[in-house]
Amino acid sequence: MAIVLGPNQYGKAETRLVHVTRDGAVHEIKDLNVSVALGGDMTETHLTGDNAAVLPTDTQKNTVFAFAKEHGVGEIEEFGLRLATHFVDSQPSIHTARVHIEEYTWERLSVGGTPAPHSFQRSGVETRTATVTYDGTRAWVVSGLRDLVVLNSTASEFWGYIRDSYTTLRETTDRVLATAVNARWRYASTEGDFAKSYAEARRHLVEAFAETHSLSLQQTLYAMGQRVLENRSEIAEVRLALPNKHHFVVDLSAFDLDNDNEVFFAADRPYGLIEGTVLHDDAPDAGLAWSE
Ligand SMILES: O=c1[nH]c(=O)c2[nH]c(=O)[nH]c2[nH]1
Repeated sequence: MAIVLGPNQYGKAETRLVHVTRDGAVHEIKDLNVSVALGGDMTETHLTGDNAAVLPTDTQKNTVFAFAKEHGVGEIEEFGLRLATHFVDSQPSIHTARVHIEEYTWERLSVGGTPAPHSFQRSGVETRTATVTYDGTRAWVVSGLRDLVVLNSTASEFWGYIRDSYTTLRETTDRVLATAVNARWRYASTEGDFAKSYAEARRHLVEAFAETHSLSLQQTLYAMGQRVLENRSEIAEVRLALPNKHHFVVDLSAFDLDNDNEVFFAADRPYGLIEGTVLHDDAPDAGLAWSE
């Protein structure tokens, strides 16, 4: 029986890059967290410690900063594509590159109603994400968002589920439905207006959440993915992970008070986690798009 090296990858994780565009007095800011994972001929470094095939993770980090200076950042999908193709195309020992980027949003401050030229506030909304994978021949782009917290204070029911000897949950035709949307979507191609696609996908996700009279979070998940696919032909597949942020009606009967869905205990954990994929049945092959 032999022991062999299985799948492996390596790279610099979570390089925090802030890029300021200083064209004149009005500045723009991009705040990114960039993670690189490379794969290739890495048997020797693992088995003998011969590092001839290894592009140091320190170099990868330097490349992220240097590319931001040399080419600017632009949309995170474009920055990811530039980096991923560079690592594979410049190093014979590197065969695949995956660049995962998170973007934190800053809003321009306003002073007396006038946009401030160089002052910003971190906005506490969702994080935009992009993952680019390149294998020397093909590239795949997955975009997304995470931690977009949304809540419907009605128009949500949950009943008709399995009841066994451990079931205590009461059926409801009116509950609070809240979740932190974690969505990723795969593009059919690597060309496109990624800023517009992001804004539109986000809008359709939110609108579907708000407009769906929900009989389960699963149903809402499907409606959200379906809405994106119906409206954005450049997107082939949507993957969603929706934590059910439970809001429990507090029993106030001990105080002689009724509670008609007005006072809730917002539970932190445990939470239901609803995950699903919605895709066109003739979607192009996903290839390495979702590889971790
Ligand atoms: O929308 C829901 N889906 C479930 O599967 C589930 N399970 C549960 O306890 N509450 C809920 N709500």
